[in-house]
Amino acid sequence: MSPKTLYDKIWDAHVAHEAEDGTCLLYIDRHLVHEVTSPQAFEGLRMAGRKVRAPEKTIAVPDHNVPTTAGREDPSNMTEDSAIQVAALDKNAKDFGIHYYPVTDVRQGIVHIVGPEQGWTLPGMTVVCGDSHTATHGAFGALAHGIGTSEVEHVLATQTLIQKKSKNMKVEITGKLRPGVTAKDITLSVIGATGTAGGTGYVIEYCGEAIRDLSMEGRMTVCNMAIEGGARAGLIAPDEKTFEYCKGRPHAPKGAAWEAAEAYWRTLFSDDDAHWDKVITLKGEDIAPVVTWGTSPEDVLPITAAVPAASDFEGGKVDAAQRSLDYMGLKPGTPLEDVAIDTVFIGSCTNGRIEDLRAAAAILKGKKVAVKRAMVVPGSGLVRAQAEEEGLADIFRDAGFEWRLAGCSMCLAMNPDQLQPGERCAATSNRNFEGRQGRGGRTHLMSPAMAAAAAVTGKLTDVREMM
Ligand SMILES: CC(C)[C@H](C(=O)O)[C@@H](O)C(=O)O
Ligand code: SF4
Repeated sequence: MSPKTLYDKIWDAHVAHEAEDGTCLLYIDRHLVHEVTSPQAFEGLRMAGRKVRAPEKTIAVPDHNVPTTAGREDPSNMTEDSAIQVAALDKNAKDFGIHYYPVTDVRQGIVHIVGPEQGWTLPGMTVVCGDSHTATHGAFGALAHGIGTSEVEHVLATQTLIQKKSKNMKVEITGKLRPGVTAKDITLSVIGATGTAGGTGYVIEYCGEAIRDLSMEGRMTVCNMAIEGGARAGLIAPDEKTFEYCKGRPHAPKGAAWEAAEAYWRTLFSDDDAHWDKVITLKGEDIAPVVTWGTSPEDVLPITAAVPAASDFEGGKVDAAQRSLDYMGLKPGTPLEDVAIDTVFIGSCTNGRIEDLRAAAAILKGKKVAVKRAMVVPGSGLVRAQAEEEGLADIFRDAGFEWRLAGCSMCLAMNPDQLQPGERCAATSNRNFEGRQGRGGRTHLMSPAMAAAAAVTGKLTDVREMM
């Protein structure tokens, strides 16, 4: 048998049909659904008189539009469009008999946090969702990627997806990370090195000692941003940590079924002599705590650097950099640590898990925020409950943070949590383009610990000075 990558193995195990031009019909193991990209898909089924093919493999949760404050089950607390989308999901979930976590359910949260938490996401699976950050689930050694609304309808109706295979890319992070450096710094640094188009046409497998050393939460953070690096999906081979995380989750297999599954999962790794179309290697010890300065996730620099000048770049990037600097209101040569922050947002499917909240709380303990507003939005109701149990919620509240209900929140401007024009935010989310967090809002992406440090000093801060 010819050697295979992990991606090759999962792909081959799911091809139901291959056409002559290489177009394949892939079987889909899990279909995650949220309120924004599903209404027309369900409407399409209704009009065609079709059912959901595999309701037991279809899981829905409202997350993007929902407010994160008390009383959010009242539709009058949402814009009309949002209320319509959430109500449609409520109805579609009921009519089509799929698994559903409404806002009133403690298990509700961001779809990419709920899936793994409930044991829906497991190694070796194909996982799709009408959402680009489906890449998150790749942390389990699942082939997971976003799909468009017409594909959502196709998967609902057939439990299959038409796909062409991507190329194989290996991103290896060797050695150990230095103190204060996290999964978020890895994933941003990779994008800084490859650019936002570096992964175009590829599925990335992240490997190396620094990746192995990450928790499942950290691995999800890394894979989450594969899409910002242009890749179709990001993957990490499953190992003991993966099995440990999955075991006992509500929808994970039990007993003999678990044994059989685990035996299969142990075959899910890239063979030594597998073929890679592209390889990138970063040394773990070279990665610093980073922040973004511009309006693309590739505009990333170590916190010890200064704001660049447009003339530091080449080709088309010169104009783009100038535009970024103007939008962000930054002067070249300013040390990043001198950039004052108005707002801090800790949350999102990149960094809204329990480990992220622990990392932020460790910096905030006994301190007060020096920014106009600061909010923590747990990625799910269960993360929220656990953080309360561990005393993290008290640390956040005592420091002056708002302690919110689960949802996408200020990651994107689709709900009441938005930046004002010119407002500058230290955010743990994954996108920083113009208007992402609200019209005219300015986003600096960073890790939860770095965001907490910025909250305390009121400016971008090297978290290593506070450790
Ligand atoms: C609304 C949704 C389609 C979108 C996505 O696909 O990523 C959102 O989750 C985002 O992060 O921008
Ligand atoms: S948290 Fe942000 S990135 Fe993640 S699914 Fe929601 S909007 Fe998209």
